Amino acid sequence: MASIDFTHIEKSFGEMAILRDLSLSVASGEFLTILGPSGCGKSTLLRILAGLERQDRGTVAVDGRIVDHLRPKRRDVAMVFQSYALYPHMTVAANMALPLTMRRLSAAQRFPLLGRLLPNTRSIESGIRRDVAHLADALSISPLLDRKPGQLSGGQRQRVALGRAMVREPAVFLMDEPLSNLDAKLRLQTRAEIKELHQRLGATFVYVTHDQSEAMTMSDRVAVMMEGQLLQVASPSEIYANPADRRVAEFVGAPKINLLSATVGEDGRIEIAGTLLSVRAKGSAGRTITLGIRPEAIGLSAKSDRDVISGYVRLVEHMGSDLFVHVDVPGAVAPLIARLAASHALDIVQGQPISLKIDTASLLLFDANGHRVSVERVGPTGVDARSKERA
Ligand SMILES: Nc1ncnc2c1ncn2[C@@H]1O[C@H](COP(=O)(O)OP(=O)(O)OP(=O)(O)O)[C@@H](O)[C@H]1O
Repeated sequence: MASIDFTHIEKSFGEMAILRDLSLSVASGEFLTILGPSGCGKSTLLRILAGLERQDRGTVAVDGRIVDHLRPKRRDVAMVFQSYALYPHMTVAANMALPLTMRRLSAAQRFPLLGRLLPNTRSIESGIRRDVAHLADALSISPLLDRKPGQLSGGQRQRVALGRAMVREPAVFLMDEPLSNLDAKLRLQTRAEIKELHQRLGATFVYVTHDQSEAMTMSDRVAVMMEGQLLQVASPSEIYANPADRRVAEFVGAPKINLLSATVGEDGRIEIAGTLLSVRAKGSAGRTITLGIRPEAIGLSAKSDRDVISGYVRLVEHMGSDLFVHVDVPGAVAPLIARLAASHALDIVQGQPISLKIDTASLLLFDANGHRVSVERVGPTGVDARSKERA
């Protein structure tokens, strides 16, 4: 286990700034995921930590010690790549043994014939074989040890790559989109296995992905990255319920958060599609703001409800346990998506009018720059009930 500190990291490729004054600390034993769209600089940050790329400015420390001058091998980190990076001409056993061979045998001992004649070579080699066999057993890949990577499925290759990283018993595991080449079912299974592995090893994991569901399900904390900067670093539930800004809110959650333009009256009350909601937007009187409503914060309305908006059912997607109901709301640019229980399936008919209740307690408001605006709830008499602000 080891902590990691990136301090004021900057990196450009030619004229293009990839990482901009980025600072991030990962606690010892933590599972931290760097989440962001393709090209935002996630892999570059990981490669800098692994020593495969050199930053222009700033420092990287592992367990409090600056490692910028150390070669990749000396950093006590192991990286699992998206492509697995296995040697195609070597067997699984040889691929897994490679990090140990490089570490435990001297250059002379590694010569195929001469090496065998040198003292200790055979006993070190048998120790390596024992360690590989033990790990292969733990990863359920023992029957594959004599095969070459070309004779394995994607999932099996992924396990071998994991095994090769684990065999060194590093303090830090770096994983760069390790599941992206797997099919959906295997991805779910391997996701759970990686999480279990983290719990079992207690090592520090830094995981890179553009897949928000991977980030949300596996991590202790998620660092949301865009255009070379971190927008928010927090637990998955905090990122989801209390996003720092609109880009984070949009990136996390499936189906995506609904965004609606709304006007704010002189008294701060918000109006959408002709309905005056029971909330005020703090400090935004007279302005236009964007309302963020998660699909599960929309329900079917009862007669006495407040905060009801009406529209027409455009499309119903049956997802098994849930329905994703797309609703055209007058004045909205895109349909509103509501996530409803499948038990409502018979009540909802395409093309028919529908009344929806908005749960204002989980409403998110954003100003024109995408920054959060505080919400004040208004009681039934128009008196402020309680306010919800980003901490
Ligand atoms: N060696 C390089 N030379 C020039 N440009 C590079 C180099 N490596 C990366 N880049 C560029 O830097 C940017 C960030 O790349 P990086 O691989 O870090 O992004 P990423 O967020 O990991 O994306 P992805 O999820 O697609 O892997 C991209 O625009 C990429 O084209």
